[in-house]
Amino acid sequence: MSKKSVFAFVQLCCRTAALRPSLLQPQPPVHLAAASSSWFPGPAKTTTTPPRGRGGPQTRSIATGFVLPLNAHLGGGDGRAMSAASGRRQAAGRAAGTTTTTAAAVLAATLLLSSPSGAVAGGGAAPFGGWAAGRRRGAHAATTPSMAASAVEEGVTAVGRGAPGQDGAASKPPVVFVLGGPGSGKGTQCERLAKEYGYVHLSAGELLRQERASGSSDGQLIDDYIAEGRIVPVAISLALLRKAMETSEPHSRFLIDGFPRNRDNMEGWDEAMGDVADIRSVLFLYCPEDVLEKRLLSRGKSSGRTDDNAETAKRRFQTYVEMTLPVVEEFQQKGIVPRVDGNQDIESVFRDVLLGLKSVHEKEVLDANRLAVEAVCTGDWAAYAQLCAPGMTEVLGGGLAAVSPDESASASASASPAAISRPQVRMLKGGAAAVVSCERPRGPGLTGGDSGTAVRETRVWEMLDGRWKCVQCHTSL
Ligand SMILES: Nc1ncnc2c1ncn2[C@@H]1O[C@H](COP(=O)(O)OP(=O)(O)OP(=O)(O)O)[C@@H](O)[C@H]1O
Ligand SMILES: Nc1ccn([C@@H]2O[C@H](COP(=O)(O)O)[C@@H](O)[C@H]2O)c(=O)n1
Repeated sequence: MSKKSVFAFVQLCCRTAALRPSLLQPQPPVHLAAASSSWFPGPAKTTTTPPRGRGGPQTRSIATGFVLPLNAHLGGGDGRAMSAASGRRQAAGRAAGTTTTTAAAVLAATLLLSSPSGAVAGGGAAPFGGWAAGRRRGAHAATTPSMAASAVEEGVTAVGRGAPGQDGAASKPPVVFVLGGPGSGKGTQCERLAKEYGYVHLSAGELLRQERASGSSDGQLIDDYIAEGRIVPVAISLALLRKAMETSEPHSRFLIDGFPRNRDNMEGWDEAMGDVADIRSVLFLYCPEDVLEKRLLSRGKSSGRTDDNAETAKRRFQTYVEMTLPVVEEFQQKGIVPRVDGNQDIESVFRDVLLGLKSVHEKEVLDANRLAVEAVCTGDWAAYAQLCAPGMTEVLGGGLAAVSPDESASASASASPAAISRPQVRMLKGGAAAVVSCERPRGPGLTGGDSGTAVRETRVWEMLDGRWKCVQCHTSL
């Protein structure tokens, strides 16, 4: 690609790099130990910061990796940052490489309970779609000028599902259990969470119904248990769940609906999955029995489910009270049960569900932020690109200039581990966006100051297509 067309592409990126206005509304004060004024500048501040040519605020289009003067309405950090006008940014081109993910190994369901740990430790293939395989960062670090150039050429944008895990540990699939009475709205809420927050929704009941319909040798047994409103032995339900998890897309986060339903379920999970999956939360929907019954009977008019009738509904409710509630109580003692009133309209329940999952989502954003900082500090632009939204903008405090991708290659070579300190997270937009502020090492991408000093960085994250993506970054030099 010629220099001219690269420049044209860069200009286009700058024009299209738009901030979402809703994210720029003034926020209530946030308690930061330092630099609280630059935490999240309101619109007035962002519109009055003048561009200062090479020394002023700049933006690096994630689509190109080149640093550009920012003439738009974006703010540029605090006074201290703006005075560091002699610094220089070693902006890097990005690599066009995509994440290679190991195909999920499908383990024989019959081995499930007899050899739970061997399934993960056992060897080459990574179960759970790559979670146990770790992050394979090394694969991204080799940024070369030609890779960067082809990234520009192809207009590589952040990828969605299949991107590296946005989880710091990245070795265990994150799981949220969803429990509640029959008809409390578990399936309804999970579907929405799956759609808007990228979870993989696995309904234990639905997997059992599918198994029954498949002509499996367990079909008759499953049918009997469901018709009687009883809980199927865990060896069957867990084998189905595990298989579904193992064959899900790489780095999936799971909502497991209707499990564990009793002590047998819980013990089976602990034995087979205790060391394998990471239970992040147990979402509990409560609802009075008469409401549940009405919902089940109404659903029964069209669902075709053999248990959507008054008699089975009563038995299911009894099973729920006797078997499931003690399980919920046990999780509650561990402090991981957000309780949500399921007897509200669907929208209000969803709002409360998101509130209930706030700490789960905060952790996800912090993990994604840590990965982004690591990528920047090691010059791993391919990994960084996967964490950023298309058109994402970066605003640097000042004194920076673009460098050629050749310099980025040497920046990558001198990669060093990055540590962030004093991270602060604030969820916005009902939980679909967040702002994270932290201090980080300058890293190889920023020069011109004392290399031992930290910079303060504020990133805006949004949940886009089920992944946390960075939409803007402000760095105070
Ligand atoms: N908040 C709500 N208000 C009114 N109706 C609802 C609400 N949530 C779900 N429903 C309806 O109630 C019925 C049961 O909902 P859903 O299937 O989501 O419950 P569930 O907890 O998954 O049930 P089950 O455990 O029996 O599978 C459905 O017909 C659904 O449309
Ligand atoms: N862990 C589970 C989950 C469900 N079942 C059986 O399936 C029925 C329907 O379940 P829903 O979650 O779709 O309501 C349930 O009543 C049980 O008979 C199970 O055995 N174990």
